This record gives sequence, structure tokens and C-alpha cells, in this order.
Amino acid sequence: MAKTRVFELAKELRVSHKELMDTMASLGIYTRSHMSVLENGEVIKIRNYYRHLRRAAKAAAQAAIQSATETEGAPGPATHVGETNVQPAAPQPVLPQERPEEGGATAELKQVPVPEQQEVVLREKAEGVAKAEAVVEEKPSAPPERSREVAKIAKASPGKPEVAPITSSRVEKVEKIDKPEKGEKVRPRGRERREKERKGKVTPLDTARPLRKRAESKPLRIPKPPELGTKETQEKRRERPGKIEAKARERIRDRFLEEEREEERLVWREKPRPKVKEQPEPPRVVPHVVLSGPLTVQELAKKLNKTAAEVIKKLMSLGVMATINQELDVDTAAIAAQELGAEVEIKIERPITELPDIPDDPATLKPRPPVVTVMGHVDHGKTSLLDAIRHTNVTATEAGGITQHIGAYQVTVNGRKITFLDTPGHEAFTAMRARGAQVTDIAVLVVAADDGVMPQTVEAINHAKAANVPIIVAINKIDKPDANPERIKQQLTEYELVPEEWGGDTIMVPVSALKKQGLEQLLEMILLVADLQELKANPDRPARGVVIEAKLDRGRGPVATVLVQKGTLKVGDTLVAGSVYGRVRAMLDDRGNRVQEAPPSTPVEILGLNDVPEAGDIFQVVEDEKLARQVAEERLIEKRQKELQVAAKTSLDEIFKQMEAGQLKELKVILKADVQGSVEALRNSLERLSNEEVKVNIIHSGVGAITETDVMLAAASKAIIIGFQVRPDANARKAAEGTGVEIRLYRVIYEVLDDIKAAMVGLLEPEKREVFLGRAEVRATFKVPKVGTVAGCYVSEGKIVNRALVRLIRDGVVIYEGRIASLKRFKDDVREVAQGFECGIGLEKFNDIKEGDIIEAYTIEEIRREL
Ligand SMILES: Nc1nc2c(ncn2[C@@H]2O[C@H](COP(=O)(O)OP(=O)(O)OP(=O)(O)O)[C@@H](O)[C@H]2O)c(=O)[nH]1
Repeated sequence: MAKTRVFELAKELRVSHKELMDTMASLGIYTRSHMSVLENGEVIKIRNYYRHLRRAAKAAAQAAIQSATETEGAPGPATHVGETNVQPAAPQPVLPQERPEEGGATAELKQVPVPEQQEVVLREKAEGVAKAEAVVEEKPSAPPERSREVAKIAKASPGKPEVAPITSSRVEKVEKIDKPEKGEKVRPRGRERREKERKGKVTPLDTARPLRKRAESKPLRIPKPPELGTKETQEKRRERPGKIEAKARERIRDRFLEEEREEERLVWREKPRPKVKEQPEPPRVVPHVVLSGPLTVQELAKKLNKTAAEVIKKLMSLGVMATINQELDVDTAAIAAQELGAEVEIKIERPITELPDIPDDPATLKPRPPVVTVMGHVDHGKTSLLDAIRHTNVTATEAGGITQHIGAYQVTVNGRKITFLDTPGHEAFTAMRARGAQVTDIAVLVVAADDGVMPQTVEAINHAKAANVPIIVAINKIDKPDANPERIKQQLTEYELVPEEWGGDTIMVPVSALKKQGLEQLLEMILLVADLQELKANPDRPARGVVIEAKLDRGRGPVATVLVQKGTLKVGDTLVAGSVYGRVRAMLDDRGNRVQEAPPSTPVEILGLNDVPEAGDIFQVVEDEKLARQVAEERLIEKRQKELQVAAKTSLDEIFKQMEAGQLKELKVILKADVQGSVEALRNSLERLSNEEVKVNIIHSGVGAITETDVMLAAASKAIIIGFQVRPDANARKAAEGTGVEIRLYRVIYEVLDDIKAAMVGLLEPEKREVFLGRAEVRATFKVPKVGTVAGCYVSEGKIVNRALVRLIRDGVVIYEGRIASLKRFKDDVREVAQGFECGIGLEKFNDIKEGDIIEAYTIEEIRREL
């Protein structure tokens, strides 16, 4: 924007720069010289002021003319008054023209010629108007009534000038009004005047208001109208914005400045605030927090972009007392973060603990040897049979390896192999199954021919059936004179094992483990069943199988017997077995021979694992050793967490609950006391509390405070801690809170003993005893719809109690055992009926009551046992 200098603005406003500078000073704008550059705001302010000034002058002039017209009175011919002509055709002064380039900033006031005499009056009038306008901008111009009046006159006298010429009498009159002489009646004002006007006592005087003394004393000088046609004068006039008396000017300026200030105030009030309001509220930045696992308070604070103190404070409000380095679990951290206004995303990356099995293309499958488990009742000859088979099928050259017991072995029959699992019994079989290892293809059920089907035989049958494993029955000990295989077959039919010769599909082979009879036939039958099953596996893939047995060998380190189920295990393979991993350093077969490869269904002992795996663990060969380690480590963490979870339940209450549930019959105690004497005394006293059912096992005892190590031992062993005259240290207390181990503190020995005794008593199975209540004879029976049969009875002995346990005896035989469903006397339900009274008895879920039956009521009392 172009700069405006003082003299330029003076030129524009048609005032001298000196005058402009004076004006500027009065407006609070100070400049050094007429060459000074003005600010835009200053220029606008000055222009506004001049515009204001001119408007006031114009209004004053206009009002003066109108007032003069009115003063003249009735319309008359438009004649010359005095020296000057009033232009009838243009009674209004020519309005100042706004210069378009100034945007109306300045206006030119063109004065209408006014007769000399009129000037005084006009001046007075105009002064009043100008003053009125300058002070309060209520009536910017002549009152409308006056305009209307003038218009009416003009209408009534067409062709006549609208403004009546001002006569001398009129001037006098006006002067009289303005300056009342002594004794003259002063024209009423205000309310009084309005009242009188209404009553018609005075003539309405619209423009009378300016005739106040104050206004009179400060007359506003109206610029003298220039003589028409005098160009020089006109030019001269044009140069000045309007000649106004200094004081009036001051008032105008003050008003202008006041307006300016008001405007500024408004602008200030409106502008800055809307700026804040108008601006769209910045979107609330909600921190997005991704939680991938437990983290410390400090780490959480960092994620939230907050101070640790803020996080700790929030945690405190949530009831969690945490220090800056304390680890928070994901849930706690998530709640705290949400409370602190964050958007929480829990993204726990599940570690790889599962290695998916590779599905095999059926075309790659090749027959594999069957895996056999031997089951049966105790002493029916399982071990003998396994040994007999092994010995029978071991050639002389392999004799050296016979002593190798690795948990499984293979025998060769007619050039085909059969794998036997060396751990007989269905318990081991089911334990494997429970761990997800379905190892067995065929179950050989050993039943001693001289003994018959026994409870564990039945269990074995059920377990094999549940596993959908075909059963081959080996009827053992046929060498015994009292052996009766046919009886065995007969008994087995009850369990849906029907021999083939009887039309069934169960192969039954009579054998003698002792005499090694029937073994070959048994093995052939195993192969036959295997063929029927079409046991196949893909040998050309990374091996996968099950750990059968594992141990830590002093010389060789961790040793595991694994059964390869799929693929071929090779020396040098990297594998993961449960939570252990390693590279197969060496492989030995069931005879102790080193082998390089182990195809499907082959049991081998492997060396090279980092730790001892558990029986039942699935092993899998992986190409990447790093992956193997990672998976194993993750599984180990998982396992430890599970153990910890179990340990977390090691509170005394939990131990007692487990004991009550029969899961635990041993109370493990860690005993800490102040002196050795107390330790010994307590140890002896506590151990003496042991009985056949519940044993107090003090796994650790010592002198001194309860330490964190004590708590960890208790957590791992599911033990409780008894502190006598000692207290846990801070770490122990924290550890106990974390693991859930309960610490019991005592000061008196007998309190310890009483507590433990009471707890153990609770663990003892209470003795149950039947208590006879009464007997009733059934004398009649009634069939009641929706209820069933009700017996009309007579209580012959004791009492019959509602809901009591009863047995129904008919001819000395117990027909029913259950409860009384309803007991009534006449139509009312009663709680009990005493001897000698009649009653109605309904039995729970039993309607076959007959006349002459005896109903015996009894109750079971539990007698708490004492130690
Ligand atoms: N006469 C005779 N005795 C046998 C035969 N088989 C096993 N026995 C005997 O039966 C007894 C039990 O044999 P085990 O092989 O130990 O029986 P088990 O089923 O393995 O027994 P647990 O391991 O206790 O379940 C032993 O004394 C054997 O000598 C047999 O075929 N004939």
C-alpha cells in the first residue's frame, strides 16, 4: 500500500497541512513535519474525522435552512428577502458530494445563499441542531413533522416555493422566543409544554429545543453562504471543509473520538474472540498406545507422553500402588492408559509355540510297522510277555543289545517289524493320550487264563476302546493246569470282545509267556491287524514323533527315547521336543547300536538335546536351529507361567481346599522361628500331628526372618509358611503377594498347633453313620393325580420326618431307597409325624407302594474325626 504523507492528506482533504497537523494532534496523532508518513490506520482515522466534521456542518446548515423556512410562517410568494435570493426551486442546500475515489471519505459542502439578516437566526437554529446532533445523534435533521408541514404547504400552493421567505416580523418573533424579555411569558418546556400543546394552548414548536441557553452561549458559526456566481468565492469555500466554531469543533472531535473508541472497543471485543472461536478447535490429540505386554510405569508414562508421577497418581486413584520401575500387567496398564485419555490397543504377539504338522500327500505314504502296547490286569504277565517276545526275536548276534531298555523295542517277524512300547499298562497309555500323543496302533490285552477278567482288564478294554485302538487278546499262562481259555473268552464276550471262532472279530491267541508258547502266532496276528489298518507314513520328510522316555545320563547328558511317527529322523537334525531343543548328535536303537537314520515307527535314543524332555512331548524336526530355540524357549516360558499360576494358589486356604477335595493329603510346611529351640519344638509337635491320612511334611525349617527364598520354595512346593516370633522381610512379603503364598505368623506355640490341627481335622474324611428315625407301616395306598401313589401309614416306631432318607421294605427286602417327597397329616403338610399317628407319605420318584410295606426313615450323621 502506498504511503501517505501529511501534506498529501492535507491536499486531499483540502486543508492546510498546518491545520491538518493541528487536527491530527487533537486526535492524538503526532507527526514531526508535513513530510511525515502516516500509518494507514491514522489516515483512515483522519479521513473519518473530517467526514464526520463535514457531515455535522452540512446537517447544521440544512437544519438552519429548514428552521428559517419554518420561521417565515405561512406560505407566501417566493420573493427576494433582503439582498439575497432564496432559490425557490432549490430550497435544500446542495448536499456535499462524496468523492468516489475517497470512498466517501471527504465531502464537499455546497452552501446555499442565505440572506444576510437570516444568517443570525439560521446560525442560532443551526447551532442548536448541530449541537443536538453533535451531542446525541437522535435527530439528525429537522423533525419529520416540520418536513411534512412544509410539504403540505407546498402541496396547498402549487407553484409556490416550499420554503417561505423569512420576514422581519418572523425574525423578531423568533428572537423573542429565544430571548424572552422581562415580564414576558416564558414558553413552557418539556412535559408542561407537551401538555399544553395537547390542549392547544401553545403552538407546537418542533425546533424549539435547540433554543437552550447553553446552545445560545456557544453559537455555531455557519459558514456564510457564498454569493452565487462568484467563482472565486466558491473556490475558496470548496477549499475548506466547513467553518465551524472552535468549541463546537472540539465537541464534534470529542464525539468522534468517543465513537472511535467505542468502535475500537467493539472491534476489540468482537475481533480477537471470534478469532479464537472461529478457528476450528484443534482435534484433541488422543495418544494411541499399543500394549504388547507387561511394562513398567516409566515405560507406560513415556508411551502416554506423560510424567511417571501422573501415571503413578492415576494408578493410585485406581487402587494400584506402583513405583516408577514397577511392572504393570497389560490389563492394569490398559485401564490406566484409558483413564489418562489414551486410546489403547492391546496387541500381544503370541509367541510361536506351536509347530504345525505338515500334511502328507497320500502318494508319499508308505507302509510302516505297527506300534503295540501291552495292557492287562496286575500279574497277568504283561512284562513277561514283552520280555518273551523280545528274547524270542533277538538273534544271537544281537544278544549284546538285549539289556538295553529304552522304553520301546522292535522285533522282526517274517521280515516285518513290530514296535512294542516297553511301558505296559493302560495308565501309561492313557497318560500319553492325555498329552496328545496317540502312539499305539494295536493294544495287546493280556488276560491270565487261570484268573480271568479282572477290574483292570475291564479298564484296559475301555481305555483301548476309547482310543479306538484294535484289541488283540493274549490269553496268557495257558501252561498252567488250571488255565481255562474258554472261560476267558466267555467272560470277554460281556465286554463286546467276541472271538472269531464264535463269529466275532476279536483275535484271541492263547500264549504262555513263561513257556514262550503261541508267541509267533500272536506276532503274526499283530501284523494281520496292522495290514487291516493300513498303517502308513511318509518317510521322506522331516521327522515328527513322540518322546517315550527321557533321562539325564551322567556321561551323555540328556537322553530321550523317541518314537518316530512320520518322516525319518537323521543324525544332525535339529529338533524341538516340548520345551527342549537340540541337534541330534547321536542315535542309538533299542539294542544300543548307533544308527544314522530312524524311519517311521522306529524307537531311537537320541543325544544332543539341551535338556531332558518329558515323556509324551511331541518332537518335530525344524530346519532352523534359531527357530527351534525360540519355540522351545517360548514353550518353557509358557510352562513356567502355568507353574506359577499353580503356585499362585498356594495359600493356606487353597491348600486346605485341595486337601478337602482329596487332591492333597500332605501338608507341606516351611517353618521359621526366632531360635533353634523353638524350631525343634515346633517341628516335633507338628510332625506328631501327622496321621495315616494327612501327613505334616516340614520341607524346610530355620532360624531367622522369612525370606524371599522361603516364599519361592513354598510357591514351588505348594507349602505354607509358619513364622514363629519372626516376620517376613519386605521382599518376602512382596514375593508372597505375587505368588499367593500365605504366611502365618504366631507368637504362641499352642496357637500354631491348634490352627494346624483344626485345619487337618477338616481334612479328615468325616465318619458317616446312619441314625434310625422311625418306622411306618403302609395301611392303604391312594393314587393322587399329578402326584402319584401316596401311602396311608401308621407310625409304629420313632418318628417320620419330611424329606428324610427312607427305604421301603417289602417282605424283608429293600425295594426302594430314596427320600420322602411329601408328608401330610390329613391335608396339611407337616414337618414330622410322631409314633402312634397316621400320616400320608409320598416317596420321591417311586409309586410302587403296596399295603403292608414298611417305610423306614433314617438320617446320615457325619462324625468329625479327631486327630
Ligand atoms: N505259569 C506262568 N506264569 C507266568 C506266565 N507269564 C507270567 N507269569 C508269571 O506271572 C507273574 C507276573 O508276571 P508279570 O509279567 O510280572 O506280570 P505283569 O502283568 O507284568 O505284572 P505287573 O507288572 O505287576 O502289572 C510272574 O511271576 C510271572 O512269572 C505264564 O505264561 N505262565
